[in-house]
Amino acid sequence: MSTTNTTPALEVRHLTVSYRNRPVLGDLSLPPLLPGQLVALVGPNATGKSTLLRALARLVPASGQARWDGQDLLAMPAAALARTIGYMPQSLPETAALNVLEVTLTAMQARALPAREEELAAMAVLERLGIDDLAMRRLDQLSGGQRQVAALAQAIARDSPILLLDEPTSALDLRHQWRVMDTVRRLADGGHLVITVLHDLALAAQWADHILVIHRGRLHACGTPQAAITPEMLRTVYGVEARVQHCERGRTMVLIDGPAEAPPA
Ligand SMILES: Nc1ncnc2c1ncn2[C@@H]1O[C@H](COP(=O)(O)OP(=O)(O)OP(=O)(O)O)[C@@H](O)[C@H]1O
Repeated sequence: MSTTNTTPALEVRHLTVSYRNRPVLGDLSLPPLLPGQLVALVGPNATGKSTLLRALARLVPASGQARWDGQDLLAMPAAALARTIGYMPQSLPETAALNVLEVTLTAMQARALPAREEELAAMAVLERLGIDDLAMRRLDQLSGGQRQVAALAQAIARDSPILLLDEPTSALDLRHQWRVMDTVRRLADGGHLVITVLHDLALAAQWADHILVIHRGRLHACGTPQAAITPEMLRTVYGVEARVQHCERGRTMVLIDGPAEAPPA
């Protein structure tokens, strides 16, 4: 059953992705994800988080269903997909000879704005992320963290209703982490659906309203940070004994005591 016509939702059902006949996502179904949500995708290494984003962005073939507002993401024309999804990979290639403004403008082509308006909008995105001073710098002259923010600028520039971000803060210092998470939180509050892979559970709990825990290519748990981040989940999924303290203002502390006796289930 689809959700109402007035509220678009991302509906993922029975999504399956295999690499060389080896299933990585097996029959994955998610709760409906809505505009306005900042969803954190968490789970151990190699569990299929990036593959899920890549499947939704149609960078790897997938079977099953992925629908947005009733439309089939797995089959819609490429131009419509480019207007619907902004995807940020873990990093932009180091070797690209383009500068930051040029890669941002490239991403905006799907919006078909007049040239002058396009450049102003691209500069506004760079300012929002605090990298307008890097506009004319080539990607291969940037640090890893600067390249990561440039990748985020590229994804945001599309102004698409769905944003898929693959570890947007992994190369960033604390101040830049805050700026990036504040920016994506505001985008969600403005009506975008933001789905972001995060390894830092404290960051996920602080900023996301919904957590999806992926384990071995399946959804292990989902819900609010309080509901999803529990000692039981950390033992089963991550194979660690840990204490979880949910404090005020959405802060969560995860204190790892050591490896669990049994490896992850
Ligand atoms: N192009 C590919 N060809 C073959 N196997 C792949 C490919 N990309 C990923 N894999 C494998 O698929 C599995 C899931 O990878 P994926 O990158 O989705 O995990 P992840 O949860 O994002 O991991 P991490 O947290 O380490 O980034 C891994 O075992 C990985 O080796």
